[in-house]
Amino acid sequence: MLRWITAGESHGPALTAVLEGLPAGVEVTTGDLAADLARRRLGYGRGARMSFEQDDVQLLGGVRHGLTQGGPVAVQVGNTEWPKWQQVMSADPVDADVLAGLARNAPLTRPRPGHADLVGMQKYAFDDARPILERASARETAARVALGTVARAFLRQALGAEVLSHVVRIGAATAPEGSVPGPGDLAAIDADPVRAFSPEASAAMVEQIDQAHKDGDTLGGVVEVVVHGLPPGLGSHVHWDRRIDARLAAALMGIQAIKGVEVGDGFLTAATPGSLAHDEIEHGPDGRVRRRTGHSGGTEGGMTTGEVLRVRAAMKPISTVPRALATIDTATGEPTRAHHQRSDVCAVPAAGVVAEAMVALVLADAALEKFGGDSLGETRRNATAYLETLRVK
Ligand SMILES: Cc1cc2nc3c(=O)[nH]c(=O)nc-3n(C[C@H](O)[C@H](O)[C@H](O)COP(=O)(O)O)c2cc1C
Ligand SMILES: C=C(O[C@@H]1CC(C(=O)O)=C[C@@H](OP(=O)(O)O)[C@H]1O)C(=O)O
Repeated sequence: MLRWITAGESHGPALTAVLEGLPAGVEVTTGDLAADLARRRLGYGRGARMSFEQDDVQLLGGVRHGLTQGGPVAVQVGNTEWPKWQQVMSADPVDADVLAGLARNAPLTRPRPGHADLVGMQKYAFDDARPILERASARETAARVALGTVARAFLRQALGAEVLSHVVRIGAATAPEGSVPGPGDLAAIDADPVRAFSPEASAAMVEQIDQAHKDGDTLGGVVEVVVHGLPPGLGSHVHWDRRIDARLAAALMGIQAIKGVEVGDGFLTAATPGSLAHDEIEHGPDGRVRRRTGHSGGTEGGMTTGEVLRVRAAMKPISTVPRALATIDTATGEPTRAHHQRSDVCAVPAAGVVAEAMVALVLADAALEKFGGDSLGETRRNATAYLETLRVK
């Protein structure tokens, strides 16, 4: 079983994350983690913070000389903004007079519609939204991406599986249906300002973001994660919480601002007759069994089929809208406008990288459940033996 947990606030000293249950012998370096964190910072429409936040990443445990050791992998991502926030976010008490003199310590009492501010203040009994937004902030996704790098290294090295993603919608601009990137397409997708897999769609998406920016508005969109090289049989049909599609959906919905998940053709299949919705089975030219199409997104009965896995996540628009929305001042009870500071206009491209990480973590967990292994070699041998002895090949 693979377990992972993150801690840390958006403006605290650092984010911390631990991944437990990975076999020994997985090759991974600090540079690999830094590369994925840089990909997450990318993307047209991100706010000012992403231009200077450095994601100072360190592997604090579980990895020696570039190889996992079998123990928990501990990661720290330092916030380079920390010096400015040191007193406001100090773990230990700070002199009240010092705090009173700090503008950024002013209580936030104008909760933003769509953010966690209001309900978080109600639930955790705060008169200030600061403690809520600090942990609700998607800054935390940097920690998940760092762990996701380790999970995807395991998937690649144990199974030869490759996880990638692309943006398929921003606002009203959409990518052409049916274009599924191959394992080698990730570098080109990352080079695109909105991580789209189509130059025309990319231009239209950039235009949407420019317009929203001009209008003092924000945008959401849809990302698709694609995984090549998975074996049939990760997850199971035997119980609801073992279904791989259920686990992927929960992991993707666990990303801030994700409001919908589709597996394969998802909601479209509900409007398609059965004769067209399902993937017919045949033998390919190599004599191996395969599906003719990819409508199911590579899962049937809660198990991976061995075909390309395809899952989509829909992100709502950023809730810190510059043209601030109506709210109530919780200190006075008076109607007012929500507090607004710098923020992203659109973070859909970044959400794609976070979605890759969550999918990699879920699949690594399912692969370890199926194949086990305390060393990478053992996992690999078990996977190879399973594939060689499949009843139907
Ligand atoms: C990568 C990423 C970046 C985000 N950036 C912002 C932002 O700059 N401003 C903002 O208000 N919300 C941002 N969000 C969304 C909020 O974190 C999210 O809406 C908030 O935590 C409320 O949770 P909910 O949307 O899941 O209900 C971002 C989300 C992601 C995934
Ligand atoms: C810091 C990140 O994203 C942040 C996510 C976020 C939110 O409300 O979710 C609000 C913004 O933070 P700030 O108010 O400090 O500018 C984003 O910059 C990041 O992704 O690393």
